[in-house]
Amino acid sequence: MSDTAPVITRGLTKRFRSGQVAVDSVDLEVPTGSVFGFLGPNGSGKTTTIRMLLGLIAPTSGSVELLGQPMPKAQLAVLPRVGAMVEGPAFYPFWSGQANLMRFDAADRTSDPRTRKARAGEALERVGLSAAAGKKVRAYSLGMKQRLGIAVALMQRRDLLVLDEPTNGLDPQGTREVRGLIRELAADGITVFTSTHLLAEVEQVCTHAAVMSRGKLLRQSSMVELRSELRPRLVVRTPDLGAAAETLTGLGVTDLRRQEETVDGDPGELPIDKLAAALVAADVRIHGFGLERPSLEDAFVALTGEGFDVAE
Ligand SMILES: Nc1ncnc2c1ncn2[C@@H]1O[C@H](COP(=O)(O)OP(=O)(O)OP(=O)(O)O)[C@@H](O)[C@H]1O
Repeated sequence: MSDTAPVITRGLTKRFRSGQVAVDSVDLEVPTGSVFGFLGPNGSGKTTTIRMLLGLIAPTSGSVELLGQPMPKAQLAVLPRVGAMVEGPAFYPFWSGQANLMRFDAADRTSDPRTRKARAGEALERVGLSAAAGKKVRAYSLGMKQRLGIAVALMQRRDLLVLDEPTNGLDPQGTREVRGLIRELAADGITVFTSTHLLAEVEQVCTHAAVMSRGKLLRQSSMVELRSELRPRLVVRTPDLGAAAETLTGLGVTDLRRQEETVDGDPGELPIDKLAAALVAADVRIHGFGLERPSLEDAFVALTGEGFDVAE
């Protein structure tokens, strides 16, 4: 596998005829082997970006490279190596999962009919649907249908998988199944680019994340880097807000915030026991004292100014 990032966009922009700029100068770089979470609230431009990645709609300006080749120019060479699930595929409800897979594969000009059945078997195995292969899709749960959609994307050997909100509408069990599957595919060496409006999803499955808000890319980095930036804050619960704030400022605590019954700030490298001792010496009544690490949600809300749906 080459070192070129499997997805690169430069200044990617989509302005719809209505004049709305749904995607605004987005520069993405998705590392090889990552599970890349494309996170943003509804309407932030994720689907429009994904459609441009896959050549389903043309950008107004900017460029896309998939697997090192320009899109849409090289799409005939590139797309067979890219599995995608953008809108859940429309299955025939009265056909089995396996028959549906074979039908999709038959519509793919690059696929080999001689190996179709074997490949369908492997794809079903991979998404954990072997036992349900002969069942009518009508009898599948939503999670099973979603996994069958991923099986469609896996009918050929892929280097990149692009999934648009793969757990949308699933119950907790279906959500777990799909997230587990994404982890397994990544462990097999496939780079996975997946959009979501769920922070929990990014926390649970992604190695990297990019945050979209109102068409703009606010941030992209590895999860390790994002987490390391979440510096713990000192939180003191006290009725003596003024005295506490003054004492802490005097000792070098920065970015102090006073709330109803708490004062909190960034203690930097200051030893925490010294801070406690100084508050006691200043006769500050302490009802609570400790370090609190902000959650990833706090960090993203601070970035976007918007809340995220943190449901599991
Ligand atoms: N074909 C279109 N014509 C005009 N506006 C569009 C079109 N498609 C999307 N939009 C607008 O562009 C913005 C971004 O939409 P997009 O679907 O890319 O967001 P999203 O982040 O994928 O959200 P969702 O999760 O709800 O799909 C939205 O305001 C949407 O109304």
